[in-house]
Amino acid sequence: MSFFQLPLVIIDDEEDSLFSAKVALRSAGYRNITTLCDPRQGLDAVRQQGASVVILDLMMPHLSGQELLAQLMMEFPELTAIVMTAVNDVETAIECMKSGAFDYIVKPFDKSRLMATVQKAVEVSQLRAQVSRMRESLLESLDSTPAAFEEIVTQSPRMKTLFKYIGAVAQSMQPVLINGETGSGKELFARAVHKVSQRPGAFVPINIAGLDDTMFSDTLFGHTKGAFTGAEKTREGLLARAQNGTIFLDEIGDLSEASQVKLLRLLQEGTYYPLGSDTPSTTNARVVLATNRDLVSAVADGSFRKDLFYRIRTHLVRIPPLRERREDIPLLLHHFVEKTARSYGCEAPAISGEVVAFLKSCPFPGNVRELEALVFDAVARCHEGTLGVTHFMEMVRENSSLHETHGFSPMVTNGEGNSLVHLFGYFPTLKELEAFAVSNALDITCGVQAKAATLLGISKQALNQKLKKKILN
Ligand SMILES: Nc1ncnc2c1ncn2[C@@H]1O[C@H](COP(=O)(O)OP(=O)(O)OP(=O)(O)O)[C@@H](O)[C@H]1O
Repeated sequence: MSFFQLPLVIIDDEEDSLFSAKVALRSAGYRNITTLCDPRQGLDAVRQQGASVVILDLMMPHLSGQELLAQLMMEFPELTAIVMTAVNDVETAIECMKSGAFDYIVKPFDKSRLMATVQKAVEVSQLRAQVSRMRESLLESLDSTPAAFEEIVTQSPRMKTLFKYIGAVAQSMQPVLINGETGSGKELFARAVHKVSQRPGAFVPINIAGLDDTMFSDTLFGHTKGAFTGAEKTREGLLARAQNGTIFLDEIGDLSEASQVKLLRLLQEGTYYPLGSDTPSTTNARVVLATNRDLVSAVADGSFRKDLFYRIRTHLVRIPPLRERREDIPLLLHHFVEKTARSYGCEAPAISGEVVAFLKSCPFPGNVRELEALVFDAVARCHEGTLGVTHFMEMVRENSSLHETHGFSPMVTNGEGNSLVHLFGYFPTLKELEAFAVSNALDITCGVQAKAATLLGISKQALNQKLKKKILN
């Protein structure tokens, strides 16, 4: 788009002022100008015009310019906004600049000053657009290097966006924090970060859950001879092994207070002290960390240091739980069936149609790891050449009692609230529950009563009787 075609939006409740600004800009060559008297239409106009430069007054009825500015900057952080107002007050000007305004012009405006500011604003906005296009195309091109992610089976757009993000941050030396529920694939992602970074050294994983400060220091930093009873010789820690590579600290949310201080020094200065040594060692290992805990709450309750949190969250990868990307279940199912068959040295069984629907209805609090274990067990039970829902039932029931639900329920839960009130919006009667279970089982099994009866744990005759009694009405 040419310089003068860039859409400009001017918002001012005084018609005279609007008119003179528009005339001045048109005479300077700008062609694509929208004027608005009502600030409430400002946000929509910017959305519709795709404007990247906005000129706005401050004192307006219904919605002040400062409020509108805040809304605009929230939705369009790359927007260049020029405040043009009769309020000639330094405090207000500072407030506007703090809210993201590009410049502040006092009315009645000087024409050449307005032109100079708008020209600069247009240039800046074009530069910002260029940077954003370059970032997009960089992320697009990273799509063509999927080898590092081949172990992560997925077709979820949210996961694919994470791949791109990792592609963009992998080369930096800043730490990467991976957050996700247990079994969601944090270690797989950590390995992918290492692969994409192309660091020549090793990927060294450590699970730090349950390590007290001494064990943490000894494992990570090593010790000198005689550092403690039994330390008969000097031993390098895992950090030394990760030189030129990546150290992966899993379960970081469980780190003791003393170890948090040491980790912070390591991240800030790249130095550490092996146990028993007064001489600092240095490392160039890239640090990747993971946790299934909510670190924001951990900071709030004082169990995790705020300074460490800010240091490690520079690059944050949040893996969605499996229940939020159910489209991955068919792919993962096939992947694990093949993998299991290979490990048993047998041919992979066919998968009957209802298995996917059935698995998609499971909540999977243990995420992909739980699905993997389920498939391993089901394939071992399958001797007929076709894997069906019945092969999964035993383990699903076991898992259900493990997850402290009341028996297996093939209903979709969201993990935050699987109470009946949450599901129904009120507490259902037993009859309603029964009707729900029967109808859900029939949905999952595409109306095949024999399979639905198995799911429900009753005989086909019993199901038939229930259907005859029209409990579903
Ligand atoms: N998208 C996926 N594709 C294939 N396998 C996966 C995927 N996600 C997880 N897995 C498998 O699930 C299991 C658990 O994954 P991983 O250890 O990476 O999870 P985690 O989030 O680190 O678990 P934890 O919180 O218990 O440390 C592993 O066997 C892993 O290979």
